[in-house]
Amino acid sequence: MTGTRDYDIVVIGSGPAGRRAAVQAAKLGRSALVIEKMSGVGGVCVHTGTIPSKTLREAVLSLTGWRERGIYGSGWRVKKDITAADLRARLDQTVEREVDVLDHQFARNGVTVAHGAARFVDGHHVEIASGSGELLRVVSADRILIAVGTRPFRPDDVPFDDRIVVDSDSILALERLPRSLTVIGAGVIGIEYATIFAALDIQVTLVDARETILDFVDREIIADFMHDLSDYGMVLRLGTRVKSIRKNGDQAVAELEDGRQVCSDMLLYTGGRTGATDGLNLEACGLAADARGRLKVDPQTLQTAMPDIYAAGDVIGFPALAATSLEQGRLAACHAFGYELPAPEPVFPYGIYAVPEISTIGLNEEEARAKSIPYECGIARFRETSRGHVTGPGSGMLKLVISLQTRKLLGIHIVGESATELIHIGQAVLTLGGTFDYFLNATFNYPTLAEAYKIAALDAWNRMMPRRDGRAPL
Ligand SMILES: Cc1cc2nc3c(=O)[nH]c(=O)nc-3n(C[C@H](O)[C@H](O)[C@H](O)COP(=O)(O)OP(=O)(O)OC[C@H]3O[C@@H](n4cnc5c(N)ncnc54)[C@H](O)[C@@H]3O)c2cc1C
Ligand SMILES: NC(=O)c1ccc[n+]([C@@H]2O[C@H](COP(=O)([O-])OP(=O)(O)OC[C@H]3O[C@@H](n4cnc5c(N)ncnc54)[C@H](O)[C@@H]3O)[C@@H](O)[C@H]2O)c1
Repeated sequence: MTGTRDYDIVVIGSGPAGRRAAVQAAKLGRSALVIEKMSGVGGVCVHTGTIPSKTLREAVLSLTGWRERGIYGSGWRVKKDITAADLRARLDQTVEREVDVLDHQFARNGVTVAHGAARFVDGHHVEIASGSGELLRVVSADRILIAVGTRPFRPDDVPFDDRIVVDSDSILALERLPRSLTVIGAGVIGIEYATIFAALDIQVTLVDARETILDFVDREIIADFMHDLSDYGMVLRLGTRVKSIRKNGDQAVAELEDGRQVCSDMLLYTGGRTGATDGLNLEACGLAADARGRLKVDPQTLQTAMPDIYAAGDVIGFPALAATSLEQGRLAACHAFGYELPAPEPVFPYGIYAVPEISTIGLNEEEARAKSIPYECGIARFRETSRGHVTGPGSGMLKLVISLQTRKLLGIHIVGESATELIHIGQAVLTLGGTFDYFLNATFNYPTLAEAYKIAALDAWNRMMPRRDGRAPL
C-alpha cells in the first residue's frame, strides 16, 4: 500500500491484458489487486476463447489422426466414435492447468486476487460485488486498468438455448456431437470452429453476409485454404445475410436472404463480440463506452480520457488478440508507474488456428500492389519439403512478398501445418529490416518445414535474376 489508497493499481479482469499488467506492476515493486468476476483467473482467453478453442482443435486432430491421413489414407482414425466427453476431458484438463499456472504466478509475485464483479464508485474507488449482487468491499487505487474484455454478441432475434443454438461460449459445454452444424459468421472464430468440426466429419455449412472470407489475408493463401474447405465437403453460403433463425424440434433452421434454408442439429452464431463494459458504471468515473461497449485510449500510453484510468485488451477494440492484449497490459502498467516503453510494434502476426492453420504478417500481395510498391513473390509448397513427406501434411504453402527496390521482406503468408510457429522466423527477419538474401544464404536443418523459406526465396530469386541468355527472368 502506498499513500492513502489501498493499492497502487487495481486491475479489472484477469485475461491476458489484466494479468500481464498486474505482474508487471508487481515486478516494478507496486501493489496490485486483480478483480475477476469468474471463479477462475485467466479471462475469456483461458476459459472460453483462445485456449479452449485451440485445445479442442488439438484434441480433434489427435483423436482423428488428421495429421497422418496423408500417409494412411482419408479413412484413418486413431479413435473410432469420438464423443463430446473425449473432447471435454482434454479441455477441462488444459484449462485447469492454465488456471493453476496463473494462480501460482500471481501468488509468487504478490499480486492479490479478489473474486467478484467490479463497478466504479469514482475515478479512484471500485466496489466489488458477489455473483448475487451483494456488496463485498470497496477498494481504492492510484491507477485503475480496465481489462474486462468482450463477450459474444447475442442479437435478440436469435433463439439461443445453449444446446441447439449456441455461441462460442456455450459450444464448449457440448454434451453431444451434432451430425450437422451451421456456423453463422465467417470471421476468425467461425472459420476456426467450422473447420474443427468438419475435421470430425460433421457436415458443416458456413454462412456469411460477405462475399469473401478473411479479407485481411493474402488472396492466394485464401484460395489454397478454400480448396481444403471444399475437400472436406464444407458447404459455403457466402454473400447472403441470415434473415431469421428458429428452432424446429431438435433442429436449428436458418433462413437466408437469398431464399435458401439451412437445417442442422446445431447452429453456432459467431457474428462478432461486444465490450463487457456495461456493468462497470463508467459514468461514475467520467468515461463512456461506444455503441459496441468499447473504450477509446491513447494508443501510445493506453490512458483513457481520465489519465489515471487505463484500458487494454479486447475492450479497446482492434486487433483484439490475446497476443496483443498481453503487450498492451505491460505497456499500460509501465506507463502508469513512469517507465516509458516504445509503442507496440506496428507490424504483428495473425495466427488463425483453423484446419489447416493460416498465419500472416506484413503486406500481402494486394496491399503491395495498392501501395504501388514494386514487388516480387516467392512461393514454396509444403510438398516440396522432405519434412512434408516424412510427417504427412500434404497441402500447405508459404509465400514471401519482397520489395524489388530494396530486396527487403514486405510480408510472409503461410497456410498449412505449423503456420503459426513458422511465421516467427519470417517475422524476425522482417521486423529487423532484413532482406530475402538471408533465406537464400542461410543453412536450414533438413528435413524441416522451415526449409520452405529457402525454397520460396529461391523461387523469387529465379524470377528476379537476369538470365544469361538475355531472355526475361523466369
Ligand atoms: C473463441 C475464441 C478464440 C480465440 N482465439 C484466439 C487465438 O487463437 N489467438 C489470439 O491471440 N486471440 C484469440 N482470441 C482472442 C483472445 O481470447 C482475446 O483477445 C483475449 O482474451 C483478450 O484479453 P483481455 O485481456 O482483453 O481479456 P479477456 O480474456 O476477455 O478477459 C476479461 C476478463 O474480465 C472479466 N470481467 C469482465 N467484467 C468484469 C467486471 N466488471 N469485474 C470483474 N471482472 C470482469 C471477465 O470475467 C474476464 O475474465 C480468441 C477469442 C475467442 C472468443
Ligand atoms: N486466432 C485468432 O487470433 C482468433 C481466433 C478467434 C477470435 N479472435 C478474435 O475474436 C474477434 C471476434 O471474432 P468473430 O469471428 O466473432 O467476429 P468478426 O467480427 O471477425 O466476424 C463476424 C462475421 O460474422 C458475419 N456476420 C455477422 N452477422 C451475420 C449475419 N446475420 N449473417 C451472416 N453473417 C453475419 C460478419 O460478416 C463477419 O464476417 C476477432 O476480431 C479476433 O480478433 C482471434
